[in-house]
Amino acid sequence: MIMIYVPLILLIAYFVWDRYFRVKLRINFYEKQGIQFPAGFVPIFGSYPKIMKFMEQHTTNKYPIIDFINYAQGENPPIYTGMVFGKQMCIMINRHEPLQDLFISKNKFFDKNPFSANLLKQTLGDSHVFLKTNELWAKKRKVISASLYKQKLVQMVETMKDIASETMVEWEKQGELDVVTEIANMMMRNILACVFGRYNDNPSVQYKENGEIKQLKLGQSIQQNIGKGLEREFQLHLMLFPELYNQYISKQDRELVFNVDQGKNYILDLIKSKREQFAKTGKYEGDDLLSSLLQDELFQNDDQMIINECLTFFSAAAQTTAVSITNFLCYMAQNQQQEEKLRNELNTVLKNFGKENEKLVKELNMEIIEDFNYLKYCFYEAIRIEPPIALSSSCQVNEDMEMSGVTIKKDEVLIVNIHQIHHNSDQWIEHDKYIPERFDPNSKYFLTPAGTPRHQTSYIPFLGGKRICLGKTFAEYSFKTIVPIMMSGRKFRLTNEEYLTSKPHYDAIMFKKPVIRMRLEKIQK
Ligand code: HEM
Repeated sequence: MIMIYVPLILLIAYFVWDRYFRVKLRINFYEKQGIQFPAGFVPIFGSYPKIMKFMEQHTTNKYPIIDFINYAQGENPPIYTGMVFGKQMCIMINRHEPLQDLFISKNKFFDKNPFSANLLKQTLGDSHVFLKTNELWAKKRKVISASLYKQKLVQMVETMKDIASETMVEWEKQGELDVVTEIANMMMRNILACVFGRYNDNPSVQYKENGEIKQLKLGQSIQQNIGKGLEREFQLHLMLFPELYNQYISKQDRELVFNVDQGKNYILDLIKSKREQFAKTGKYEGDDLLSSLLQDELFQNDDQMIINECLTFFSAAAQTTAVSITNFLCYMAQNQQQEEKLRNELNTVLKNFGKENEKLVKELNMEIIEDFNYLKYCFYEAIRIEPPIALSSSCQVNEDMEMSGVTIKKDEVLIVNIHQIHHNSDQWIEHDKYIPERFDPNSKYFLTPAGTPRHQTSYIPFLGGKRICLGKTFAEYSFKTIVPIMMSGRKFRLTNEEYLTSKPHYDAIMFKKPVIRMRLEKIQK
């Protein structure tokens, strides 16, 4: 009997220590320094009813943690908010002040924490996004950056122009669109072309849901898999036993494994056919990412590594750019004056704006798009007001250090609340309004409400420091190329009158995407 009871009691004692006292000690450490822990996402911390009440009232579709902080701590929450998920404690950074240290003065201690990597292990494997800053990470980042060098970027932008132009012909036939879905599909085609080459335009793969197998576009399937991977954070058994993160036991998890395998198999087949082609011709065709990786020493013999980075690149690029374009179109439809100002700029810079599509597509190149100032401000503002990645992945510092008056322990999970930082009313005049002029140095909106320059870390759509987004230039170029093609000779109008004053929130990490319908109106020449 004793053989059973003693280990059992020890196990229970360990669990109580690990899940309660150890976390409680850490919470006390931060509470003494003034950080509040408004509630945990798990009952043992006594605030379950508060979370449940919040969940019932939660209507905005934003990632629940973002809204929860405002619900619990008001519109201007403190610099840090403590949160607990099961046994995992993390500190949300809600204001720009600590980022001065994290991204600039103490950037060498800034790193990624494995918490997010564990959540998305099945979907993205050992992707470099979540890797600790080490030699392997640096090598991978260098290779992926090389696939975005200027000449390759030019080629990718050329591909995007063609796809955007083809898409407009299809949309005109439809007349009215669900823009969230349609723009996401267009960007998936674009990014898949950049990752795998043009000849593989978003094929279908098998996708299992609620026990049934259907066909889904590859791009959509990859996106859904990321979403399902993130949702695991809220599965109760994983909150209580995060040791099980790598076990895919629930029905939902097993379907996820099946779906991820379909995408991976598809990429494996592509790798095979690219290698066969190389064996025949002695060269890899195209400027796509896969061809670059297949020619690189670090990657060429490791198919799994290639697959992980292709999936990462796709996931990082497709939905983020789609969100920025969709939200921008909605804000333009809401504000005729801004739209008029933009059309005037496009008309001035481009001879063929509103004229023949083919000529416009030819005219748009990397040099001419540098002349779009207002369009650039519109892009910056779209990703300020609704940052496509509203929360960072899990970060940390590699040494105990003081940041904004609080000692942060090394290895503590830190999450940057990008959305909240972009809505800090000390930094942004009328923070809830879409005002592209905020980025125009000649405008009064360029300053804070107090009339001082904004803090350099108050705008961080691409995060910052050594882990800044690799695709930020690519994202800006693609926006400035695709939008003029979309707006040439046509207007996008919201069909739902209510959205004219308040559009539904849309970002790349939310679980349930909104439906936003728009009507295409031809502009008479
Ligand atoms: C408006 C568009 C975009 C936004 C707002 C955006 C934002 C971000 C953010 C916030 C991160 C940090 C994520 C984290 O917390 O770990 C990130 C990382 C990354 N992004 Fe983007 N991104 C955009 C477009 C793109 C595009 C088009 C690409 C590829 C062409 C791309 C490639 C990457 C990669 C590879 C990383 C990982 C960097 C690293 O950790 O070394 N992104 N992006």
